Amino acid sequence: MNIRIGTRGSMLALWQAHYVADLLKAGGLETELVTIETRGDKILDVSIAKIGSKGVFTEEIEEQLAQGTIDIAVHSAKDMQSELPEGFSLIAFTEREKVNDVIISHRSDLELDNPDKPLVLGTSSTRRVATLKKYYPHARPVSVRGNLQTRIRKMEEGACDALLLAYAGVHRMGYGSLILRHLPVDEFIPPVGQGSVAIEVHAQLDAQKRERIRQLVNHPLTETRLLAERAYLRRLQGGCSVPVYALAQLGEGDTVSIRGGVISLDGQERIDLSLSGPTAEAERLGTALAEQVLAAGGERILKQIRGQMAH
Ligand SMILES: NCc1[nH]cc(CCC(=O)O)c1CC(=O)O
Repeated sequence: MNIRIGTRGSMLALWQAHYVADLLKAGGLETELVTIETRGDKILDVSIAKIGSKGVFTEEIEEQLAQGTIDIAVHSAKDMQSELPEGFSLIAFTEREKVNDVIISHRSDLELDNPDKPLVLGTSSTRRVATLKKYYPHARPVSVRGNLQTRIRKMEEGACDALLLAYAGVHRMGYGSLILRHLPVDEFIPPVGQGSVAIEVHAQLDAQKRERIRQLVNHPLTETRLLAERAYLRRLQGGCSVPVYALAQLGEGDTVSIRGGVISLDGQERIDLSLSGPTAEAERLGTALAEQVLAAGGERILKQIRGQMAH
């Protein structure tokens, strides 16, 4: 069985595609990588929030899935919209890496906590900007876009003193030695799906292939967590550009707990709630948590954010 794997061309995307290819090869399948450029890769001078996050990194890849020129697509799970277009689904999630965000810099002597020292932090995520305003009010966020290597180059050229990034990508690209601080997940709750790699297919994929791929790639414990988080995101209709977040963790005896919320763009208002229950009800828990966040003021905050982002 030969599996054609579609992927974006960035180093991180290729790392992920090779990682999945290795899992498939270990199960006796043959693989072939097909690199695809997306709109999000081409447009680098505009923030993702402005391009409109919907499908910017996925559309061209989904066309090839639908045409059958590739069998599967490999994505960072956190970059996947909560609702995929008709006919597409995620059939597997790889074992999750550590989920936290980190601050990295090429300057190991950088002071992060001195309110009298200017600190310019590069990030282009609205969630990270909002969270910074709450926990690092002395830091000035600036938008730095591009793939990881590009962002690091821009930092070295002086665009910022440090970068705020997901640990997973930093580690996978071999930049672990630049990490100055691991941010605690109770302050910087990661976005839904951070640290896992997702496999997307189209309904036309042969059922036997689909099942074989799922068996070899899916990590059921990660899947439970992501199903809960993605159900939360779906109910809040959050794309990656709205600062909503959730993190599910497994507990004792087949239970899962999910903590999530929403933070206002200025970081001043934050709704943060948790729920737990049986793993078999992971999705229902995610949806229920979203309902509670909305009712506790999240609805008002989200409305305000959508109004602010429209300008
Ligand atoms: N939004 C881009 C993106 N997609 C996945 C990762 C990191 C790896 C992961 O979370 O799986 C990153 C970089 C970042 O946010 O720092």
